[in-house]
Amino acid sequence: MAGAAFLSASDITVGYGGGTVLDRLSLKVERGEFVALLGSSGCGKTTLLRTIAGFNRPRSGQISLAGRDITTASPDRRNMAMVFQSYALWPHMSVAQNIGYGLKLRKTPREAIAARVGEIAAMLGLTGLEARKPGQLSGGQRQRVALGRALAVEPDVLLLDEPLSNLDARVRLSLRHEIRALQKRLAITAIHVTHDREEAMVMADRIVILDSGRTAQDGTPEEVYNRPRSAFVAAFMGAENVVALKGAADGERIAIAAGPHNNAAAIARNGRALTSGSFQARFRAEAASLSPVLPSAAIPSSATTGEDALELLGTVRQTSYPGGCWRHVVAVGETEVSVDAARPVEPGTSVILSVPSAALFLFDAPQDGAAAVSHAVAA
Ligand SMILES: Nc1ncnc2c1ncn2[C@@H]1O[C@H](COP(=O)(O)OP(=O)(O)OP(=O)(O)O)[C@@H](O)[C@H]1O
Repeated sequence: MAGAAFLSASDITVGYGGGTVLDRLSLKVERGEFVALLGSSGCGKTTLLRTIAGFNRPRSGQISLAGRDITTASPDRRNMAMVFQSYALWPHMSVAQNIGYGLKLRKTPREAIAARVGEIAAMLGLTGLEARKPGQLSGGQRQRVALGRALAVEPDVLLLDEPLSNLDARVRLSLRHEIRALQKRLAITAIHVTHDREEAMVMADRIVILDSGRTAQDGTPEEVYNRPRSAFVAAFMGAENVVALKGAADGERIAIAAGPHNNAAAIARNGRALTSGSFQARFRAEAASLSPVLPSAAIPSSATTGEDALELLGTVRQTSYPGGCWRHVVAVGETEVSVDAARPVEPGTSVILSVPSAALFLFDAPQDGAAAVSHAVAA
């Protein structure tokens, strides 16, 4: 299998009973790569991880590891280790016994287990806690033990199923960085399931976004954040403001027609795939700049054509301070959008929102309205 990825799932279909959860999904992971599976609840992340681990059998498709077909291999013949959200430690065993558990199952000599457990405990900052039971540890310490148990067997692939979700915010942030540093130092191949966008962004080399059992996008954190391929991915990556626009894609330019609440604009196409004349524009709260309309100033009209920026006319409805900047809820026609600004603007003020082309995501309008996308993401 020359040229094949270290771990490869090809066209796998997986379901429970009569239902299908993963629909001809493919995933490739290179040796030493850290891949995050990101998606909303129920989209099939854990099912994919469990199928790779061998706990679920695909109905069709193939899984291979280092050139070996493991589609039907039992979990213990895959040399993978899994870390769960719930730690899944043996409560009656000590930290040392938990960490050494996999090695004991493999009939590793007792002295070798002790040496490896000592090494792992030191690596994970657990030295001195070896004799404690899991019930005598904090959540963060328990998850370190679970990680230690997984690493002790030197797995070919480390599978992480939302390992940080049960931890408090501070511990979660520090463990994120520790796991990533350890993964890089030991060149571990890892797949990390999460529904936390920022966690995926800071930990992974590559993010695979799943939507209803299919891959919505597969790319580096920068790619999926800055060049979302669909409205679903844009919304999932935080571009939750939605505005409907009319226009035409013409060669390298996109001509946006003036509307009741926007001026005409000429936007560089930059690879945006648009076919229809009705667009859905998406942008993040921090992407737009907000300026009050002075009574004497002209409002955007079809007479002005914005170059590489979209201008929207709206009215501030709410102003709040979540920290760092001021957040405004702005009504643009029937739609409300969120916009951040360094200074507060009073509710009731008419404003112009300017969204630069680079921060404006444009897609063909969905047949059943923009709301369908927002609901899919919020679910
Ligand atoms: N053992 C099972 N039997 C039947 N249906 C299941 C089983 N496990 C999962 N499902 C269903 O399969 C779908 C995908 O579940 P899965 O746990 O893979 O999603 P997920 O993306 O990991 O979700 P979450 O982020 O909430 O953990 C869901 O609709 C779920 O109800």
